Amino acid sequence: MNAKNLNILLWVAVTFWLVMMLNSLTAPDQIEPRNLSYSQFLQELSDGSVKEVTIQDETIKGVRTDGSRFETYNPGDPGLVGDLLNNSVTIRAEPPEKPSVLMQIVAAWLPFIVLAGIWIWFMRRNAGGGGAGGIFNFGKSRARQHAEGEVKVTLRDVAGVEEAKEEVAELVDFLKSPQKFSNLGGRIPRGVLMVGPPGTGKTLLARAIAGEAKVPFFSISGSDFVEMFVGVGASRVRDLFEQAKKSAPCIIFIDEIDAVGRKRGAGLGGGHDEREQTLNQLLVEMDGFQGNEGIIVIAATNRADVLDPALLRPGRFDRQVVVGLPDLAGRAAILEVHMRKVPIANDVEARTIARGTPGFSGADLANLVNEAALFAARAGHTDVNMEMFEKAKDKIMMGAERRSIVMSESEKKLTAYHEAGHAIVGRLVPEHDPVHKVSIIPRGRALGVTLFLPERDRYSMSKRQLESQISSLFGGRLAEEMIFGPEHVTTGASNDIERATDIARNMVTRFGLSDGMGPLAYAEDEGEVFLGRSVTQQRQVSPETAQTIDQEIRAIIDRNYQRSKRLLDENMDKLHTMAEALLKYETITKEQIDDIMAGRRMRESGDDTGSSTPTTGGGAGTTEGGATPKQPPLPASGL
Ligand SMILES: Nc1ncnc2c1ncn2[C@@H]1O[C@H](COP(=O)(O)OP(=O)(O)OP(=O)(O)O)[C@@H](O)[C@H]1O
Ligand SMILES: [Zn+2]
Repeated sequence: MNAKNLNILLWVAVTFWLVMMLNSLTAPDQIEPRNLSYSQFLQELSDGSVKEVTIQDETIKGVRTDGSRFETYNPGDPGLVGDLLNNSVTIRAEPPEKPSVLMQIVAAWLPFIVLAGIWIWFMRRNAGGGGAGGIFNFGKSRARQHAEGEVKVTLRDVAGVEEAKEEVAELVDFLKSPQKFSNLGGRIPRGVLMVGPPGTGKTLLARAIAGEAKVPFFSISGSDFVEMFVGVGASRVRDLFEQAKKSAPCIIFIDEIDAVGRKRGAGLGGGHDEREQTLNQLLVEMDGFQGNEGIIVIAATNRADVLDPALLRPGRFDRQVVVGLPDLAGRAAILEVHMRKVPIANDVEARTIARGTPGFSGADLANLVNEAALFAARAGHTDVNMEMFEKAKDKIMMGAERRSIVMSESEKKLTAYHEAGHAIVGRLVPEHDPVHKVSIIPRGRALGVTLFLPERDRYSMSKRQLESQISSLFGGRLAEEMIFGPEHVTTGASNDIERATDIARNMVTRFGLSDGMGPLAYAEDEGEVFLGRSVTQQRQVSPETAQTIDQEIRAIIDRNYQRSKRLLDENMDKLHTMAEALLKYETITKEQIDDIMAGRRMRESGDDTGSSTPTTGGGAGTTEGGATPKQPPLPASGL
């Protein structure tokens, strides 16, 4: 029997076993909920409605006189047995269930373990001892090792992060022949910290280095270290390095290093001993090997600022590679990488899509291609065209359509005016991102969406832009109020108002963008609040200052509210036209909005429902002027 057959056999067995396990899990007697509190139980007991109970460990199960079953928690009440006897309840006591559960599990696992044993034995023989020994090594490092040659990813698969790629090219040279590298006088790298937002390809890049250098890749996540029992984290670190040393040259990759590597003493009164031990062990190991052994430790984090400084000292993670969000060209390159894997129609241009997706990470773009392919498959197409990409983009940016939600006519009308209000104000205030699409098809938790997209990638915002955002956020609620009267305003705008307030608050307290408060920061970026840390960092302000801050925020809100109101007043005709168009087509595009704003007859939508091909309106360039932060600065939705 060869390894392939054995593999198939193994999978059949595993599937069979899984089905059995699932069966036993869903068997009715297994999922009896703790449906009764202990006090309710006592009540029923004194009412005389309990017939029989089985006490086992921490659970009391029983049958009522009417035959129904219940279960409750056994708090170890010493008076219980007396009460039961007094009410002439049949009592059964059973030994704790634990051993038998264990036996059940062992029995369920047995065929699996036997097969896995055979399989591993086979693999070991084939691989000449290397082997994937994970299963029996409970307690050993859980690093998933990708054996040499197995990492298929190369630097070609990583796109859009050219600077990071250049920086790691040297690591590849080193791993290919550590000895030669050091003889030539190269500075031997040891620890590299990859810093960047989620999904930008840090893991991918680390794997690509291993793939290029054809060396083994050990990966583990910081959160794997911290779980479980005292001492396990530290011993995992030890095992991991031991394993790695045997396979050098190689790469150890630690994802989410912040889970173990936070500043020591940041925990609650030493409650994080386990984590600190793990961190200490990591530091010890990193100091313990000579650079020329050919091990490179790569760690990834979203936040380098929370890491313990000891980790960043020379000889440890003393190199940082920033893996940032891709720019326009980067996004196009990443899209091209992923488009290689699916049949793409001729009308698709990576660059156009890239222009419409600012703020997207590599992972988002990979997801976009995937979603587009799924749309194409569902529609029975043989290749993925631009329309599919457009739909996928809408889904990712605005949430999946929820056509199951049925809005009443009046709700629809309200939503239409609300979204039109956002769109019109957004169009008329200075330096606001262009309106890309307005829709009253419910998506995610919103009944309607107005999507604004920046024309270029944006790295900072001016005071004027922020104020314009606040104005357009108020547009929705104001439109509702002006058309339907103050007493018909809905709660739907609460999110808009929160966001407007947040922007105003940040302008005053963080960005130093208010007239009265001046360029001072009055609040610290809280980031991820870590018990004990955020408290010490909170900046205190005096009550008078707090009051001035509030006044300042109020002033910003007020003037933008007024501006929003004035703009809607002056453009009442357009508000009506746009709301009517929305009621008719459900989704209108940038080009159609252009028509309305110019007072022209609006061009027809691509199809009569106006929704299944929402962006092909009037044959204009589909994503013209598009640009789409994943979390659009203003999907001014709500309602
Ligand atoms: N620069 C890129 N080039 C090509 N594909 C990318 C890129 N960045 C991300 N991807 C795609 O997204 C997937 C997830 O990225 P990856 O896990 O490497 O991100 P990460 O930065 O490690 O994220 P996290 O911080 O969430 O762990 C990759 O497998 C790949 O398909
Ligand atoms: Zn809104």
